[in-house]
Amino acid sequence: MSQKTPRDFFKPLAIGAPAPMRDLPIRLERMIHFVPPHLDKVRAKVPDMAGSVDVMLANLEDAIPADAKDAARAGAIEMANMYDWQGKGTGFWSRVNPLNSPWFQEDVSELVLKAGHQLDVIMLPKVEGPWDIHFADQYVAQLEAKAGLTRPILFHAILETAQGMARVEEIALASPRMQGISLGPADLAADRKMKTTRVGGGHPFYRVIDDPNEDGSPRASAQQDPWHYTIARMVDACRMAGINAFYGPFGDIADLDACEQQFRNAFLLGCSGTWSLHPKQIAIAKNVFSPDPKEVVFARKILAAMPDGSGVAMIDGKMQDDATWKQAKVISDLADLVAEKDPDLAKAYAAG
Ligand SMILES: CC(C)(COP(=O)(O)OP(=O)(O)OC[C@H]1O[C@@H](n2cnc3c(N)ncnc32)[C@H](O)[C@@H]1OP(=O)(O)O)[C@@H](O)C(=O)NCCC(=O)NCCSC(=O)C[C@](C)(O)C(=O)O
Ligand SMILES: [Mg+2]
Repeated sequence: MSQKTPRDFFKPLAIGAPAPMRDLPIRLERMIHFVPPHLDKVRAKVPDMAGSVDVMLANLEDAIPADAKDAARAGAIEMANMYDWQGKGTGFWSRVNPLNSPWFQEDVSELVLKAGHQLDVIMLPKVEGPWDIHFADQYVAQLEAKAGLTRPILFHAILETAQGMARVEEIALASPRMQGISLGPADLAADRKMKTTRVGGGHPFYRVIDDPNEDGSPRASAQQDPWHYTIARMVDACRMAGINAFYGPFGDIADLDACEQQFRNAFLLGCSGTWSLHPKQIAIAKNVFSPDPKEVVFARKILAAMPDGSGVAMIDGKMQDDATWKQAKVISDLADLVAEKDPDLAKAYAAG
């Protein structure tokens, strides 16, 4: 048997480290906003932007040049102290460099020792299997003990390789530190040998075509979503483990419509949020990952019609039962969480 015993699973991995969480904190995480922390100009915007995002992330990995890794790490620690993240309810995360890089060890030790009180989640890139999570888990526990932290730091894994995809269930279940998983479509595409140079989104050549028309007229065709399988599988792995799934990056910053559509598909399939790489993507994520007011009003009608969640009811011509009650509860609970943060949406959800 290679699994830990149920009792040991929830024991701290180092003497003096905080006990792992049994349940994830319930937080609104519609967008994880990526900041390049080595750029003084962008870092200076952090305090003003902090209240407008659900999660702010200091990125230390890809997109940060090799000669700016130390500056980015120092900038991340500065960001940790630029805002009262814990007090004001915006998540503060950092994406560190991969485990096999020359920067991982220092990224994690500096963050935990110097910014651990503010840091909610460490995002681990290119996770291949549970062994990566186990290594980081033990290392962070040692550092948490040294820093005297009382609240454990959580982990978020990015799926960026075929192996990571094939082992997504094992990764999701690897540790009580696991908070969620995001898709990493650029690295994943390269590793799978997909033939695309895009970061997420569709591709004009990936389509289905109608059968031939008898009159020989042109056949209609439509683009399909090359990420559908990957996202659906990631959602199942995450929800099995009681953690959250996230879309990831959409790299065509200028194509706001395609960005919105990709985000919406991920939201409908079960994702809790996405990444925003540019300020323009924050509003899109906020809109898409907050439930539609009409859906919320309908969901609440279902809950009101079946107060104990059982039986059958007809609402607006549609059959409702125990299962639709659960669907309605997902939407209503999310609306409650959004309403705490957004007074306009709170009003829209209360209408009707
Ligand atoms: C794309 C870039 C270069 C365009 O940056 P730009 O300066 O050319 O854009 P802009 O439209 O001119 O910017 C307008 C204003 O917004 C600011 N701004 C712009 N971006 C941000 C931001 N993020 N946060 C806060 N402010 C931002 C920018 O500084 C400027 O301010 P100004 O009007 O005062 O001059 C820039 O947006 C950026 O660096 N974004 C983050 C990129 C990033 O983190 N990439 C890595 C994540 S994706 C990934 O890693 C893949 C994955 C998972 O690994 C895998 O699929 O494998
Ligand atoms: Mg990547």
